[in-house]
Amino acid sequence: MKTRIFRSAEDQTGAGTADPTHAVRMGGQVLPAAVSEASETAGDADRIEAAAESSRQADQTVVATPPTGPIKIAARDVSVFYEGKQALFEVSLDIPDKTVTALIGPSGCGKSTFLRTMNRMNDTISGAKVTGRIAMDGEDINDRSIDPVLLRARVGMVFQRPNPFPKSIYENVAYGPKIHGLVSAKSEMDGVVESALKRAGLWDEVADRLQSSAMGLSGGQQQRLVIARAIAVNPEVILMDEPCSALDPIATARIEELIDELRERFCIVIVTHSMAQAARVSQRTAFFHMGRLVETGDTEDIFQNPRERRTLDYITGRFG
Ligand SMILES: Nc1ncnc2c1ncn2[C@@H]1O[C@H](COP(=O)(O)OP(=O)(O)OP(=O)(O)O)[C@@H](O)[C@H]1O
Repeated sequence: MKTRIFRSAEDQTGAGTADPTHAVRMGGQVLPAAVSEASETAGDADRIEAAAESSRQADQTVVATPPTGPIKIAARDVSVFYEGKQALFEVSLDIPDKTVTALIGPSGCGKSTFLRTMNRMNDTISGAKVTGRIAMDGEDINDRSIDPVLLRARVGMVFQRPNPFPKSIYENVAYGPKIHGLVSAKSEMDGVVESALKRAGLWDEVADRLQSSAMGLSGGQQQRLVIARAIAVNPEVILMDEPCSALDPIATARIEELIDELRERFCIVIVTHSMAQAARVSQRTAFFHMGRLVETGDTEDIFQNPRERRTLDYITGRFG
């Protein structure tokens, strides 16, 4: 797949420039007004017309703004097939470290499929085949020498529904360090559990009931526990597949705050259906459509000035 990169304002001839008067500010990011009200305005019509030309080049990924800073994961021409049917088409994407990258796009466009390529979770699906190259810190994660179990400790995953083990809060967090042999002494394990729960923002709520069942926690607490469980093995990357979709707005806000704190230490990739959430929590956004990566760039740029018509249509609620 060819990749187009817009590097300067003069290069940005794709979808035209979003009218800033049509923007609203959400959580520090600016969204086009049409994200909240999908009405068509004169400014939108101009942009759509100008964008139509660029969207004809359907097999190209537009890199609206290249990432700055070190790249943690570099995907090149990654395709995924389920029972021979292609679900992902030659996706190439650079994911920077210490950054939240949001994967957005309509249902079935391949977001979760792409997310799973980064810790080889597709290996666990019978009939799934991945081609192309995914490098983490320059190392091919699909190389025969890589143990997928160890890889999944380095690249943790948080799913849509909180999935704590039916064990105590303590055991949930201690499980990973124990099976990976990271900690042997009990006192050391106590410290690891406390630290992971603190970093996940759950310590104050559970410190006095560490031996109680994790199943007794609320949904939002369970999701933070699952995040603590992932953190406890010192991952480098955390993949999150719609981590708030089963949570109420208050629990969602808590997880979003947590994601913002965690990005200081980890590379985070999040799949979300919420445009407002992508705008609030991410610094980079990648828009997928029908198994292809259409456009990627700085989140603010993607939401304010999408170069591709399909991106504009999606973020303004015209489809998906
Ligand atoms: N385990 C599987 N077996 C067969 N086909 C699959 C499997 N998982 C995903 N697919 C197919 O791959 C395509 C991409 O699915 P995927 O779940 O990655 O999309 P998505 O963008 O994450 O969707 P959603 O937003 O609805 O979760 C879809 O056509 C889907 O039916």
